[in-house]
Amino acid sequence: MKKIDECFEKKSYTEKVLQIGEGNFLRAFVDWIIYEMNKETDFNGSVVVTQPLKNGLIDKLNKQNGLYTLYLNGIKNGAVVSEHAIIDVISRGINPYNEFDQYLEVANNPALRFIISNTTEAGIAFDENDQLEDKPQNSFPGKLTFLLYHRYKNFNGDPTKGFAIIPCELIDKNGEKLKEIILKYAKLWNLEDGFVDWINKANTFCNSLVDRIVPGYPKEKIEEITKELGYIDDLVVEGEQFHLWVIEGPQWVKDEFPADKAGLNVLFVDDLTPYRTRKVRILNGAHTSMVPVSYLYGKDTVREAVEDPVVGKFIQDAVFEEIIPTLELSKKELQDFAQAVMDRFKNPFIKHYLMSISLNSMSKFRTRVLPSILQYQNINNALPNRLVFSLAALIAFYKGERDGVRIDLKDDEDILALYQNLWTGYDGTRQSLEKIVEKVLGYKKNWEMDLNKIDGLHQQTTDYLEMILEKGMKEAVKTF
Ligand SMILES: NC(=O)c1ccc[n+]([C@@H]2O[C@H](COP(=O)([O-])OP(=O)(O)OC[C@H]3O[C@@H](n4cnc5c(N)ncnc54)[C@H](O)[C@@H]3O)[C@@H](O)[C@H]2O)c1
Ligand SMILES: O=P(O)(O)OC[C@@H](O)[C@@H](O)[C@H](O)[C@H](O)CO
Repeated sequence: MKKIDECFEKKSYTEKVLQIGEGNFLRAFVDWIIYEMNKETDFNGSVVVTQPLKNGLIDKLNKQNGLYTLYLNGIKNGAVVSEHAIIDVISRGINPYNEFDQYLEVANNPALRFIISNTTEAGIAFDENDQLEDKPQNSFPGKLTFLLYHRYKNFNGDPTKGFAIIPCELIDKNGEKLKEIILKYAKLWNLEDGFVDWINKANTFCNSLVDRIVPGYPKEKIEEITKELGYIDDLVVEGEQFHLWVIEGPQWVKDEFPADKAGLNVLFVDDLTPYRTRKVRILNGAHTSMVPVSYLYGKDTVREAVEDPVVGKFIQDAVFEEIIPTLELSKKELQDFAQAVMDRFKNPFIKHYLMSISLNSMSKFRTRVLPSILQYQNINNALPNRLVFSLAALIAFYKGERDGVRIDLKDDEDILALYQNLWTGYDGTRQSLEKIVEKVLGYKKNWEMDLNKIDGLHQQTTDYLEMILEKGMKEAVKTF
């Protein structure tokens, strides 16, 4: 059978976007948006993609001439739709670890206008060991600072040669944070004031919020898909139909990035906070809190979990009774959004594995669930039972075993180390369980506070954990 690049040609567009990250999400979201803009407007832009880590997909992408197939499955205009497209906007991929000069050369292209990234929440970070001389720097912001400095020098500080920089990482104020780190590198490397001035005046850092569920490579269906397509594609990616991109950006960015003219759900707003809070606390909060409960209950995917009468009701009630009441937007709007999210979770075409969502669950719990627990307690002077149960389930999940089978935990080394030794002193008594909970809740490096100090949290978490260990998850959830 032929490969995708032997079957399709790419149109030639101007390289206008530098994309940092070659992961599933960017390919199913940003590159698709650009594909739609090319189809519907005069954008006519292509994307040069770089790989932020040493190991990645750039080789695979180049072997396919940047082409790949995107499946979008779900509800579109009220009807169930499964459709696919060949995304042809990636001009080339560059691995800065072995093509550093080519990576820098990208900065010399005067037509380049946008830098878009998604490097997971871990990516927007400052690494004090990164040096100006490194080729490349370790962190993504370090590499980007170097590239920006190169552009600044190449165009002699020309104020018209800056970029719109739009990070997609799911962290609060992602644009501002990225800019802060770039300025920190400028200081660390003693770069001239002119560069700092150019960063501030010629470049626009846009905070942004993305929303589309992208389970990624459909490994279970790939044989069937390959038969249907009639060609081999090692980078098939699958996502839902729903999409939303909220960007805090000035008019010129909107004008040059005509997503609205292509009929896309891309909103340019002054303040994306309400969109972010709603999405992170309801959608991601539901995902993160459902994972340990549903997985230990015996479910593998989001859909299986939400459709189960017991665990599904647990999730529904956690969202509607414990998360929504902590948010300040209009109740009707929140309920409509949450109902739509529940429907998206039930998408019959999408197999979204709980294990893939479980990646870095501890920090996700801090940013996506803990704020609801704290706010709930503020308002009600009591803890939200289901969310606390989910915290207890998280500790049980990190014990690393389901029905005698090892759970493939994926988290920071420090966190895995914490859990590795956690149960060694456990002798089945309440007292030793209390110690375990105390250790986890007191792990400030993750929580940025001592959760043992939250009134009643230690006791309630221990109660639930005890119940989970004694009865098993199936019986424990039934108590709700
Ligand atoms: N998949 C989804 O449904 C979805 C939806 C919305 C947002 N997101 C966001 O997108 C992120 C990536 O998701 P994905 O599905 O594309 O995952 P992926 O594993 O396919 O891609 C991850 C990308 O992040 C890079 N990366 C990982 N750790 C890094 C680090 N420490 N420094 C720099 N780069 C790093 C990798 O090189 C890769 O390019 C998620 O963390 C999430 O915040 C995902
Ligand atoms: O992608 P992560 O690992 O940060 O989080 C897992 C999911 O909650 C997330 O991917 C959602 O599906 C997505 O945020 C929906 O827009």
